[in-house]
Amino acid sequence: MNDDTFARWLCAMPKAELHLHIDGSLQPERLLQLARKNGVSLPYTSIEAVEAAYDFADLQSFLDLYYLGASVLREEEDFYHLMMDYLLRCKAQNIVHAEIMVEPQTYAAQGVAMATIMAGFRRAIDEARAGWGQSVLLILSLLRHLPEDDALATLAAADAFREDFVAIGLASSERDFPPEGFARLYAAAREREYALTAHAGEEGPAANLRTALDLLGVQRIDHGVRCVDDPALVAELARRQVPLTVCPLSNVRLCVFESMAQHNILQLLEAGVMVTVNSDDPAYFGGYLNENFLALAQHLDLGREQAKTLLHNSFAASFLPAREQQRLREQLTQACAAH
Ligand SMILES: Nc1ncnc2[nH]cnc12
Ligand SMILES: [Zn+2]
Repeated sequence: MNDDTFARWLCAMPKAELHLHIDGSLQPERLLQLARKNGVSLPYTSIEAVEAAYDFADLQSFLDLYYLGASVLREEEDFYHLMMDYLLRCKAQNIVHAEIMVEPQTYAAQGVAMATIMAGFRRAIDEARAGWGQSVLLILSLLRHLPEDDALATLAAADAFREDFVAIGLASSERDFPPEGFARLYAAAREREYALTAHAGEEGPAANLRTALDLLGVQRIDHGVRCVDDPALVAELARRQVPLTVCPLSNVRLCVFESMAQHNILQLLEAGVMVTVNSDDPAYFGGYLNENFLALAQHLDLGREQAKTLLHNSFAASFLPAREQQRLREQLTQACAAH
């Protein structure tokens, strides 16, 4: 199938995105506009300079710029625009359901209250729901480079917004902050009946997936691609149908794989693991969800049947209630039949 035919088919498919940091969707134009508005000084003054800076050697070199970027957001309307910009991308790419990570600890550092963030996000989400039926769930993502007590305090502060969040997650630097440091956090989240996910096996070892599953009790794993270093673990992930939210462009831009041709997502799919495709931080990694699929088609020869399985997986792996999942999966089945 040629690239254009695949691209047109992909656009027509309803999709779900399960791994998206909202701060990672801050486009350079918006970054510079908010920096000017809020009087935040940045080391760049043009879009070209921002884009030139997005050349990463590893996860940490990216995170340094990602937190710098987030420092331009200060007021309710800033958060509204950040969320609305992404939701408009969802509409354009036919992403009918999105599970979006929100990281209040990033903003607490610059004195922004959770109420300010959530008011802006809620307004954008309500408009997108009413406007075009956008489905959204939010994940409270906690930062592993900060002390576990800080994450616990954020979890407690989120009690006032319990209805807004379906799950908790764990993000940021994996190398020096393994999952075993967050057992109390996950126990507290389980008590509050959150669904549970965590980044594991992105840069860190396969052992981090095991710890996330066995000690933290996660139902889903973000990234997880290093699981291939432990074949017994791959077999267990397949047997238990534990979803992995894989982010191909992110993995290449952060040098987890040398090139897209070396990415292991189709190897995992072949092994029966419930892998899904996601964009992680699309403004930093050169593409949203469709571009991630297109990169797989171009470099790994991803075909329609494999793409259909990946699309079905994303609905099945979502934190939506079963009835809603079923409704969206039927939409996908109908779209597949029609195209
Ligand atoms: N790829 C990634 N890994 C860990 N933390 C992140 N925060 C934003 N993107 C991330
Ligand atoms: Zn991520």
